[in-house]
Amino acid sequence: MSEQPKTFPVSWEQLHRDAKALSWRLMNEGPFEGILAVTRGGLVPAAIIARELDIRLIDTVCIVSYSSDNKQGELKVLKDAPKESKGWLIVDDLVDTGKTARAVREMMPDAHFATLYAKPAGRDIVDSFITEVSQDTWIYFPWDLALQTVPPLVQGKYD
Ligand SMILES: O=P(O)(O)OC[C@H]1O[C@H](OP(=O)(O)OP(=O)(O)O)[C@H](O)[C@@H]1O
Ligand code: HPA
Ligand SMILES: [Mg+2]
Repeated sequence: MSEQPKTFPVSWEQLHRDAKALSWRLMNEGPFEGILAVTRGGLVPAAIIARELDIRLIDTVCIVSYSSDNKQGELKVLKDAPKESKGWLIVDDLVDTGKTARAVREMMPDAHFATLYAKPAGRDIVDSFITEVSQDTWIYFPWDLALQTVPPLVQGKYD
């Protein structure tokens, strides 16, 4: 096998299932005053969780950490979180190095932090997550994917 970086592609169905599983878990942690979605990745999970937990108050913290070529850069906060954090639920799609989650935690110290996916370096910074993947796995979210053909596994192997 060639040395491929590990990937974990997530379909819309899987994302919906995982966001519902997280909602089930969060039912034991609430009730929550509102949801703070960490844009942009937290927006879709936040919408699904808000529907399941019947939460209508949604705010955002707008942070850029990774460029479009998946490289981590300086953390830029474009919009701050609200001042009050007690009883709030923070939602992001994943925690990787934990840099984003640490910055948001500082803004919202009393909130419950939930992500769908977690990597080992960031796992302990969040309170709830559904699935852990290894640190060297890149997670592909459905909004970054498109259906396309792929060659058979064996193609080129015996040439
Ligand atoms: O734990 P970390 O190493 O900080 O990485 C996790 C963060 O990185 C991604 O956001 P990104 O900055 O790529 O922006 P996006 O949500 O707009 O895609 C992801 O959505 C998390 O917010
Ligand atoms: O594994 C990842 N997938 C998508 N976005 C990310 N941002 C940090 N890590 C990841
Ligand atoms: Mg993000």
